[in-house]
Amino acid sequence: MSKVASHFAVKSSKLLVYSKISIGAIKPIMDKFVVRGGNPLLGTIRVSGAKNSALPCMAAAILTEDEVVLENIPQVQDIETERKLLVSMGAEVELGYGRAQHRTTISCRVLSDPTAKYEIVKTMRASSLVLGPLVARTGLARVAMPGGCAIGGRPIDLHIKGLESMGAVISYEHGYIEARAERLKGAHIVFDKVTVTGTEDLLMAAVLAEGESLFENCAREPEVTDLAALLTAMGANIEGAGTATIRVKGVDKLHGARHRINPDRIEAGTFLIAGAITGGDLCVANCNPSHLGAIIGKLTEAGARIDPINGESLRVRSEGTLKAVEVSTQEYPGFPTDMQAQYMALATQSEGTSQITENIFENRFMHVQELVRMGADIRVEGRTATIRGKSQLSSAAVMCSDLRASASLVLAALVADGESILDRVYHMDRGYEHIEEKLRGVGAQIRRMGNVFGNPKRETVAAGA
Ligand SMILES: CC(=O)N[C@H]1[C@@H](OP(=O)(O)OP(=O)(O)OC[C@H]2O[C@@H](n3ccc(=O)[nH]c3=O)[C@H](O)[C@@H]2O)O[C@H](CO)[C@@H](O)[C@@H]1O
Ligand SMILES: C=C(OP(=O)(O)O)C(=O)O
Repeated sequence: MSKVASHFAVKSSKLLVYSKISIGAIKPIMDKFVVRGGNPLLGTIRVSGAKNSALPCMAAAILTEDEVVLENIPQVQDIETERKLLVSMGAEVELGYGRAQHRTTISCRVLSDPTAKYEIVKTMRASSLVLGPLVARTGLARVAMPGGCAIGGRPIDLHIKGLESMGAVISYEHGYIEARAERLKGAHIVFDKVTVTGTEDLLMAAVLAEGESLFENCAREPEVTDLAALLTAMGANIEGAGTATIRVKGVDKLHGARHRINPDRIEAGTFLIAGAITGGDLCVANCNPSHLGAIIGKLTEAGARIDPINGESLRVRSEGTLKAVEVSTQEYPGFPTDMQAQYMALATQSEGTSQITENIFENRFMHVQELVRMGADIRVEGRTATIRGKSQLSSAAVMCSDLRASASLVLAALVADGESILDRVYHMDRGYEHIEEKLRGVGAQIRRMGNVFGNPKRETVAAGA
């Protein structure tokens, strides 16, 4: 029986699908944030696990019949989407939060349907991450073209090209990509562009391929290193993760493992900016300062003071006036595109004229018009935004357009005069765990307001604002 057929044959009555503790993070899509600006943020704020590490690590569980246990999983919507995705393929996924240490236990012993359905993946770019592991483990993957943040074209041609080089036969039908290979073969692949999920996807394909793979021009992001650490714990043979050249010797089988997800460097960076922009004194705890070099560098250049407290916490203060700097997004270890929108909020509060150039995505300035609505002075030409500070921002009703744009608007609202209303915070819920509760814990006036069927009385949290 072919590998594919044998997988479909394993139909088990033990196909129990459950989430013992429900995620609880699924909010009605019309939720809004109400933010009153003016409070400096004071105290300690804790960083959660990185969603962009957790998502590929959850996909890596596809590669083994054994259990994979992941700790420090963030309680965010994308994780719930990934859980649904794995469950829809036949996996058992148990998610636990709180005392369960944000742990998920995944068993992909049975993968009865190696399909990533459009209904599940349409909101999440990371769904393309199941392509490599599915074809490596089952010989077949059917994946709907992924969605994700509307920040420009999000092609996955490099994933596809790489899988083809490894012997997969690719076809397209009704919005789905189908990849087939009895067994993938190791290959020498030079990425035309640095791609984070592309590197992760092909890494997962290569660990079970026959022979050796050599990848050049790889993404060096900490999320790639985190995934490689999990794969290595599962028995993979990988050298060079975190550098531009990764070498993989394929193995026949991987086993289960337990792995702790890295802290989220983008959430940590967002909190550093929150401390600086509000003129606060904030301890950003449970982060990995070594992943934050470019962000700390820019904030320090702008005049914020950032001190390490221990290996896992940073104290941020801004005592004087912040000054304008130039920011240019780059692949890691450069300044992350995922921090560009948040930095722009800070630039509106910096003395002088800042320039921010977006080099990774062609359409990642959707927050600009909303910041302008709040009184910012920003002009965009091509890939560069010129921001004249220091504007007194005024509260307004604004619209979140994507995940990091939402964070930028929250930061701006924290220093605006009066009460701002942020619509479509479901974008934010994709990647920030209980952001309003965390910010309220350090003195921000922010509350979530449910607006299902236009009923403003349905407030989920009333205190503190
Ligand atoms: C789930 C996840 O981890 N998302 C992150 C990941 O997205 P993602 O992995 O999708 O971003 P990539 O690193 O792949 O994209 C980088 C650039 O390469 C281009 N490209 C990419 C793949 C491809 O096959 N062809 C191609 O042309 C993209 O259009 C983009 O211009 O890295 C981005 C860049 O740090 C981050 O903003 C996202 O938060
Ligand atoms: C852009 C992001 O996510 P995604 O790639 O899933 O759209 C992000 O995390 O900032």
